[in-house]
Amino acid sequence: MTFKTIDDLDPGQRVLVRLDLNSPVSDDGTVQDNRRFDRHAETVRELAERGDRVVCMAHQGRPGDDDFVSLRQHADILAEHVAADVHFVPDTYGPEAVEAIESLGDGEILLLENVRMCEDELPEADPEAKGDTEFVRTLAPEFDAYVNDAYSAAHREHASLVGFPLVLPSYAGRVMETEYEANTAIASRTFDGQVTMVVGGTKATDVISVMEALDETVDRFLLGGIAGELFLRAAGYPVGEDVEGMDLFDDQWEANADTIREVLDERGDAITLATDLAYEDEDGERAEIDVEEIEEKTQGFLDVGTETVETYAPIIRDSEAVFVKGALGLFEDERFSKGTVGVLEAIAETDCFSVVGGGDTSRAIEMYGLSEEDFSHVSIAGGAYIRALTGEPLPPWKCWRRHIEERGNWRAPRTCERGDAP
Ligand SMILES: Nc1ncnc2c1ncn2[C@@H]1O[C@H](COP(=O)(O)OP(=O)(O)OP(=O)(O)O)[C@@H](O)[C@H]1O
Ligand SMILES: O=C(O)[C@H](O)COP(=O)(O)O
Repeated sequence: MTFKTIDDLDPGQRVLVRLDLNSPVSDDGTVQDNRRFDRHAETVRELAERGDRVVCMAHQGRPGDDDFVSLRQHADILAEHVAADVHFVPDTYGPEAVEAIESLGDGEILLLENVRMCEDELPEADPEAKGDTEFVRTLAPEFDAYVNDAYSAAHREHASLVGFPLVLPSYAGRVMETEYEANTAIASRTFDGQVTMVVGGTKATDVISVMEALDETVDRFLLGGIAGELFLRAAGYPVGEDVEGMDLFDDQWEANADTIREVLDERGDAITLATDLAYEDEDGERAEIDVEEIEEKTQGFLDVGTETVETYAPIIRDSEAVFVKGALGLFEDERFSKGTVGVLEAIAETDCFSVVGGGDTSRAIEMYGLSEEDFSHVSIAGGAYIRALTGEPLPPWKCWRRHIEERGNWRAPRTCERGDAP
């Protein structure tokens, strides 16, 4: 799939840019800075420096949730990353917003209010319906072009994501371009050597769907986290179930047991399971146990063990490409970071093509002082990353495909800089 990028957009235009600035919000309502600001700043800065009038829209939280707040603070954080003023207007497409848009000068940046505060943004609907909302019909005439940089929100069919591409010439921003290219590499390119996928985290249903979809493409799956324990359960070990106060395993087992058994049956030779697990002992220290020695699960297992890491590391070293989805343990607690960090370190030490995805998992890179430079790509996406891995097109891409068919003149995205480019 190819699409137009901002390289194809003539400078000096009125540009509407969709970013994903959805961020953690602390209990006192403070919006936390995070990598999304830094990544999107590249697109915003580039457009502003070319003299475009840059109007950004984004969302924060979901209506009814505590983190559903205004984007006023986001404007200040974005300004720091862009190293330029970012004006803010507490309105999305009403008269105040339109006036702010119309008074913007060349090279200036404006952030509109949280798009999810407009009724037209949600719920999901097809592009025609979303393109016909008052939100889109009011804003579109104010612009010459629409840039979608919100890769990590692009699995949603919301007005700001699928409504505008139908009515404005549309382009991918820098984040969209690099995320698309790296995350679809598993399905779109051929690697000469072994392709390995590290599968962990808490959302077993998601990762199992990835394993099923990549059945043909991945040579070796290395398992950990909740999914790993569920696979151990399917293999006959007395783990992968909830103990008192836990709510991670039983429901997911019920929903996925048949699929896990099937995957294990059909691809067992390609799946490596943990041989030891870590838990918290009576003194609050990390302790490890060989899975063969577990007679009954009496406490939570919070990481894979040392022997498992020692098994996984050489497999990673022998790989041509490694894709990560989900952490191997509760890495936020340093005692249980060994599996996740051990695997990430092994990837960082190789020259293989590597993609680390998942909003939570990729945070481990920053937490434990690893360098993003040592990976081909560290995704800022969760759900959209899964969709890309499973090969399912994201809704905005379907709109772009229509543009390609209807308008032609589309070009391939830039290539990744590290590892062999797709
Ligand atoms: N054994 C375990 N017990 C408890 N938590 C675990 C365990 N193993 C992994 N985790 C947790 O899994 C989380 C990451 O998995 P998650 O399924 O959220 O995946 P992600 O792909 O990083 O994020 P997302 O899909 O939400 O963007 C981490 O926060 C980690 O603490
Ligand atoms: O943070 C995210 O994963 C994206 O912004 C999507 O948010 P949503 O799950 O609330 O649609």
